[in-house]
Amino acid sequence: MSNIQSTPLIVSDVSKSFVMHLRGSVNIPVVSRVNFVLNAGECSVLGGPSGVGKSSILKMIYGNYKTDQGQIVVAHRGKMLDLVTADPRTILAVRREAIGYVSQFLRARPRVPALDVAAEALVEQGEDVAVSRQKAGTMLARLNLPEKLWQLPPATFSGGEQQRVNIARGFLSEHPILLLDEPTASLDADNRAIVIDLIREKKSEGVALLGIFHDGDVRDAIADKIVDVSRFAKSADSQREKDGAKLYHSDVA
Ligand SMILES: Nc1ncnc2c1ncn2[C@@H]1O[C@H](COP(=O)(O)OP(=O)(O)OP(=O)(O)O)[C@@H](O)[C@H]1O
Repeated sequence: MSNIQSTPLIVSDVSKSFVMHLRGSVNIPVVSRVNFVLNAGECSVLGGPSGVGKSSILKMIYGNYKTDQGQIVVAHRGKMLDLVTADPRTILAVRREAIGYVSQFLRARPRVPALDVAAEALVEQGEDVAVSRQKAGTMLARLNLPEKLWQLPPATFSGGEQQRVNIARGFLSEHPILLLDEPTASLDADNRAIVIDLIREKKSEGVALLGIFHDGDVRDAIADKIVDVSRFAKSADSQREKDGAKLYHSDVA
């Protein structure tokens, strides 16, 4: 396996502050000089106390948050590409082909049925619509979403039902990198176990995963490495909590 395939994402010296424009442009530093890599076939977990910057790192990698400094280098179309300096069109191509993202909350769109929401990312990757819908149905059934809901838009679904549509969507599409922002937060134990299986299947297919999991059992079941974000934290609260974060180790392989 070439380096590009075995290490599809490199986060190098990444820093981020928020500027609060409505509060006299006060600058709030969050993380500084974040360094880690993702390896194919492994699940890395961002660890550290609340507010330390875990979601911000995930959002910088997905291009939702601007990165102030450093490089986020991703394998894309046979080359390594820096997402920090990439133009918006390239970022959209990377999202379609290289980096998948299961967010905590589903962004439901009016009138689009759950089955199509789940199938959509696969269709965008070039899969036939009928085949994508059929795979979406299989995945929604596996996640115990009642069939009577499949043709309804998920806007009125419960939190756990919406999360399962989101999970189906994210796990169906075939990205070499998959970001997971608390995908099990609203799920019961049975569905959590299914998501653990899905993550293990992605690992065995060689996907590089990066996730945030507050549930310790899920984390223990799937984590190959823990990236302790408190090492990079800049906020005053995080600094105070740093010493209390002994729970997190840099490696749990
Ligand atoms: N859009 C934003 N604007 C301003 N500040 C933000 C924004 N997003 C995050 N922050 C701040 O950045 C810091 C890190 O937040 P982040 O959500 O990344 O932490 P986290 O480790 O994921 O926390 P949690 O475990 O509670 O979800 C927090 O102090 C938060 O208030």
